[in-house]
Amino acid sequence: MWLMTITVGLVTLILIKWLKDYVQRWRMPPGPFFWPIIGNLSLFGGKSYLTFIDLAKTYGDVFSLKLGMTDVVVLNSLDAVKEAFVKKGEDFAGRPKMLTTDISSEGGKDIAFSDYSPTWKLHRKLFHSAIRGYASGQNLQSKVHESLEDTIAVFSKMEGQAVDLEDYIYQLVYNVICSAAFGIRYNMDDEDFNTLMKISKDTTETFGQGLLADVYPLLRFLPSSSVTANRKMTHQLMEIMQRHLEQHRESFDPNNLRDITDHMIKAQKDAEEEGMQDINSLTDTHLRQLIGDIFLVAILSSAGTISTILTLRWAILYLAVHPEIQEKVAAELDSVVGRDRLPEMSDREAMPYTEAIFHEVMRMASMDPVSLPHATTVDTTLRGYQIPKGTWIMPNLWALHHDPDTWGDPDVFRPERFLDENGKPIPKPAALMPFGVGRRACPGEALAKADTFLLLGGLVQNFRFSIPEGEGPPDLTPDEIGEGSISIPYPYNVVMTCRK
Ligand code: HEM
Repeated sequence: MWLMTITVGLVTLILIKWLKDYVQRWRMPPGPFFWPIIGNLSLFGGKSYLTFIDLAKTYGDVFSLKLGMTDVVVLNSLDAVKEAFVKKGEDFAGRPKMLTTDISSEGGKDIAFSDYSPTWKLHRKLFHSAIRGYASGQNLQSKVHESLEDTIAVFSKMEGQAVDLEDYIYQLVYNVICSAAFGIRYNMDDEDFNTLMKISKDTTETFGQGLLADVYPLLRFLPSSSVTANRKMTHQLMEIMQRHLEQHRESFDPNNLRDITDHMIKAQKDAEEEGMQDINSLTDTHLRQLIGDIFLVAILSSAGTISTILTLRWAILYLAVHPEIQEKVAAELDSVVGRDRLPEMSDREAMPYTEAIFHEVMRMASMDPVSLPHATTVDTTLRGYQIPKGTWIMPNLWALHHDPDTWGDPDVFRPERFLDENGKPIPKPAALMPFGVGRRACPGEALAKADTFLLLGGLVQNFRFSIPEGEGPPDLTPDEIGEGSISIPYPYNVVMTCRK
């Protein structure tokens, strides 16, 4: 009898909550019918950014969904994203609270997953100034060149063979980022490098869609192998960050800031000396989390190192599939840089075609198709609809980047769309926003652009990449393993021919 009473009670509670949500939905952006408990869960599976484009045809460019019992509003057009993230920036600058990111950020102590708050502002400012301080010097370029020279030597030995470059690109980018962060470079058999690479691959593949407990918080109390795996990866990553932080402290010299970690330590010391009121927001856990943000940024989606790796992997694939476009990049490199030195940052302005390639790769491949989820910080409105505090907001960057009204032929790889008839760059279209927009926009944009320019430029200057003979044209759609949150190319082989 008591079992029956509990069941009836539970069902009644669920139905009341569902009815309450339905009444609330009348004032929110429209959306499809949602079920009690599961909501519209199935619409978030697979390549959800494509499902969202279809839904927008019925419900308009701003629509509501239920991820389990959580309200989600999807922004499917440039106007909607600008209205939310720029015009009403502060209202839409929060981050959802999720178990996945709570674990990886050791309780919201990083930038990417802490909520909009004075502490987040302080961390972001510090992160920006550390990256700027580092990237503005000669350091960045010389470190990229050192790593590139190693990779060019390795690639030369593989000339003529069909190879999957994935692990080599991981190594190249990790070496560039690790030189920037800690001043070190790795060999392929280095234990830390292999741990970092494994964590990156596992997190993008295993946690592409987050955990069920992100959607149903009560499940966090049940044992789960994914939660255990997440904790283990976070522990491994943070152990590496902490070790470097401690080594840097021992040899720290404020007059010789060697890398980003030194810049962070300096900012922490400055804050202590200035008698910063809330020094508890700059503990070592915060510092190692900020450094960790450079590497993964997220277990849920991934910016940071992974996006840089993916940009290079997609760029090489597109250039191999379009040899005529690749030759134009090589010709521009020949005329601006020549063959006797590697590309430098000062060459960038004189290379509009290469710059256009990056725009087109980021548009076509859209590495972070739905960006990182935002959350509303207050009860607010959008397009006259009410959006309660805590609603998740998903900008569909893929939709912006593939909108036929903006781009005309969005499925064609055509870098010329970013150039005028004289080959000069046109102002960047507002609809291209691979780094997001507004208060939460990617603080690593300048570093990522500098790295990818130097790396891809150096590789194309030295090698011609082609699809191996006898292998059919590769699939240029993103691999299913990235689900809806990250755009990963299917594994592919290329043949490299030395240009020099
Ligand atoms: C091609 C490379 C990259 C792409 C496409 C990319 C893209 C993005 C995107 C779409 C976001 C989310 C913006 C939003 O929430 O509205 C983001 C956030 C972030 N990215 Fe990047 N990113 C890249 C490289 C980097 C690098 C190299 C770093 C570090 C040095 C970095 C650090 C971050 C951080 C810390 C955030 C969180 C910002 C916040 O929550 O305030 N990213 N990135």
